[in-house]
Amino acid sequence: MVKYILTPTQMDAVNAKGEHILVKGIPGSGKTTVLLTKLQNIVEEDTTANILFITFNNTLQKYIKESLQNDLEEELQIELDKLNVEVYTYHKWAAKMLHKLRMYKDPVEKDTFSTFFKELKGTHRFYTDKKYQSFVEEEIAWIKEKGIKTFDEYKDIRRTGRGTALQANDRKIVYTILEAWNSYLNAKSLYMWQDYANVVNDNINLVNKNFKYDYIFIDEAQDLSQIQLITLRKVARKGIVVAADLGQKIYKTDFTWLSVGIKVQGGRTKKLSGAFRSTKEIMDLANSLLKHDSTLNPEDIEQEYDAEESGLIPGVLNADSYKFETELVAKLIKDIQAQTKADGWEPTIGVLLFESHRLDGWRKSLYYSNIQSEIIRDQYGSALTTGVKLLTMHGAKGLEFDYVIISGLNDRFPSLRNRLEDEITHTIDINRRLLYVSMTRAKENVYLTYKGKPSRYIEELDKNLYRFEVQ
Ligand SMILES: Nc1ncnc2c1ncn2[C@@H]1O[C@H](COP(=O)(O)OP(=O)(O)OP(=O)(O)O)[C@@H](O)[C@H]1O
Repeated sequence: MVKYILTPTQMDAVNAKGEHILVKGIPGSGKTTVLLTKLQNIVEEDTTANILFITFNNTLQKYIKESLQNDLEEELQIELDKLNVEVYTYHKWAAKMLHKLRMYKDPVEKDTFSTFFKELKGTHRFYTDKKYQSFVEEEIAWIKEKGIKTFDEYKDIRRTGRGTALQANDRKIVYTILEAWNSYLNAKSLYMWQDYANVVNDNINLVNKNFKYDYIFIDEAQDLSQIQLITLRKVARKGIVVAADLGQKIYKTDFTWLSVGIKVQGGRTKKLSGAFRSTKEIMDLANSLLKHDSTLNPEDIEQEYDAEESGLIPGVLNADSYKFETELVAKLIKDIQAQTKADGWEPTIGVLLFESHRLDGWRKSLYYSNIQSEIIRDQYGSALTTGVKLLTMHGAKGLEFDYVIISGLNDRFPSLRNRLEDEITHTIDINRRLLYVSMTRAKENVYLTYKGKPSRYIEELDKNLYRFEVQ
C-alpha cells in the first residue's frame, strides 16, 4: 500500500497477532498507516473478511475511504466496493445498526436541551443560575458516555478533570434532571447523541446476531467514549486494533483501557517511534506548547522524533486588525505558492480556524485577495487535492497539509466565558491539545497568526523556535 518502507516498529505493529492491539505514537508516527496496512494484509489473505474501520468524523471517513480505495486498487487491484469493508464514523455506524433493528430515532437539535432546561423549576443553583445549564448538559452527556444507568452507579464514581467539585446533593440534582430529560426525549422520540451507543449496547446480542464483524479498526480512539469503545469491543469477533495518542485528545470523553475491556498490557501495546509528517522544527515548536499540559505524563509527550528531517523555521505573525490578519495570511499564501512554484510543485495549504462560522468570511476575504480556496467541512472538500483549504481546527484532526496556517490565535482563544472554576484548567488543556494537533498537521511549515494581543498559547511557545513578525 505504501510508497515507502515501514520501519521495524511499524512492521512489528502490522504483524502483531492477538485479539486486542493498541497502536500508540505521536502525531505522524504512522498509526493510521499501520492500521491501513494491517487491514490490507487481512483482505489480501481473505477477501471475504468482514471489517469495520471507525474514523472520528465525516471528513476523516471520506479521507480514509479514498486513501484505502487508492491503495487497494494500486497494490492489490481490488475495488473497495467488492470487499466486506465498511468505513464509518461511530455515529453513522450506530445509526445504521439502529435503523436495521428498527430502533432508530433522530438526534436532538443543538438547542433542544436549552428549551427543556428553561422549563425546569427548582431552588438549587443548577436551576436558578443560568451559567450551570451547559455544565449540567455536559455532565449528563458524561454520564451517558460512561454508560451509567442508575443513580447508585453515578453517586460514588470517581471524577477526574471537570465535575470534581460536585457534592453528593449536586449529583442527586443532576441525576433528577437527567431522568426528566430522558422522559422529555422519550415523549419527543429523540435521542441525545450519547444515547446511540447506549442503545446499541443494550441490544448488543441482536446486533451480533444480525451483523458479523471479524475485525474492528479504530483510529483516533482517544476521543471515543467509554460506551462507544465497549460496544465496538463486543462486536469484534476475531480482533480489535486501536490507534490512540493521549497528546491529541481534544474531546472530553473519559475512559481507561481497563474500563472498556480492551487488554493492552504487555506485547499488546505497540508504541511507534519516529515521526514522518512534520519537520523537526515543527515538532519541536509543537512540543514546547504541549509540555504545558497539566495532565500528561512526561512519557506521553514523547520526544522520539529523531528520524525527522530538518526544515524551515515556523512563523508567528501579528496584525493590528482582522482585515490586516486576513491580508497577512493572503500574502503568506502567495509567498508559499510562488516559492513552491519556483521549486516545481504545488502544495496543499490548510488554513485552520477555531470557529466554524468564520470559514465563509475568510473564504471571501481570501477571494478579494485573488486567492481561491475550498472549505473542508463534513463530506465536502478534499484534503487529498492541492490548493488552499479552509477548515476548523477540530476538522483538521487526522489530516495533513504541506503548509498549515492557524489564524485567530488572539487573547480570546481559548474562551473561558461561562466556564466554572473547576473547568478552567481542563478547558485550557483541551484547547492547547487542539492547537498541538493543528500544528502537527503540517509537513513543511506552520504559521500562527493573530490580531491584537496573543493567545496564552502563543506566549507558551518557546520563543527560540519561531520567527516573529509584526505587520
Ligand atoms: N515509514 C515511513 N516512512 C515515510 N513516511 C511515512 C512512514 N510511515 C508513515 N509515513 C507518512 O507519515 C505521515 C503520517 O502518517 P500517519 O498519518 O499514518 O500518522 P499518524 O500517527 O496516524 O498521525 P496523526 O496521529 O498525527 O494523525 C503520512 O504522510 C504517512 O504516509
